[in-house]
Amino acid sequence: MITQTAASNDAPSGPRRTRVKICGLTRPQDLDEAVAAGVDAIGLVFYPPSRRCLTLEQAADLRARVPAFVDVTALFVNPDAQAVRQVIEAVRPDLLQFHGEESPGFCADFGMRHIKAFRAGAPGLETAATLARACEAYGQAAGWLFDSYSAGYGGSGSGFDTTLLADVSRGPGVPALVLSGGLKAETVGAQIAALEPFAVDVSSGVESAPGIKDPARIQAFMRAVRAADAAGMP
Ligand SMILES: O=C(O)c1ccccc1NCC(=O)[C@H](O)[C@H](O)COP(=O)(O)O
Repeated sequence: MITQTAASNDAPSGPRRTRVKICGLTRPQDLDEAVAAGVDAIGLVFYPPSRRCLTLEQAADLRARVPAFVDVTALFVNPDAQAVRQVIEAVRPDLLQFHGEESPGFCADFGMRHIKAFRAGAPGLETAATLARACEAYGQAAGWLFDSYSAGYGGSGSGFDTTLLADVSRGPGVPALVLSGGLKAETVGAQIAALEPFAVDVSSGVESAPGIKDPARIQAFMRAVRAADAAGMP
């Protein structure tokens, strides 16, 4: 296990620039707002019980609006492989994101960069040691996303006890630490200062209703992230 480095957002050195992903986009105007606000990635949900779930056609239309240098992430919960392949074919995401009990092999099987999400505090993930051990099995992931433990697997707007991240390996060559779960403009700065994640991920905290993003909240969230990074500059 690589011991926790002192570096901010897992980078060996240099100024901090916390990456930002806004997830659960459903409307073209919201996607345009997120891109204009400077996000690094957007997330498209393919989990039918979610009110943010998209059809392949809706997702392809959104994906077509995303410019270069902004990643498109396709998000699943315990999908069958065929459903993932259909999304890859129709949407051409840059990254896959798995929020369920998918095995390391299943996640890696598509030959694409992927993020594995962990519900901190879920059964078997109730301590820093067990959470860190669970992550280690997903060493091929490009990122480890830590979310709260919710029945809906994500998008809950709830936070979690981030001391559970204390033993998670960090540093070069280790999947990036992505902090998620109930973040909003009012709280993300303190979370960045305390944890120095490589990236933050938000859905509910920039919404006026499920799947409906609020431009003012998106802009406030981005300002808060940039202010936290500026405050942490060496
Ligand atoms: O957004 C959803 O509805 C969703 C449903 C099931 C699994 C994941 C989902 N969202 C994925 C995300 O990465 C969210 O951004 C993350 O769970 C944080 O959500 P929030 O607490 O609302 O900011």
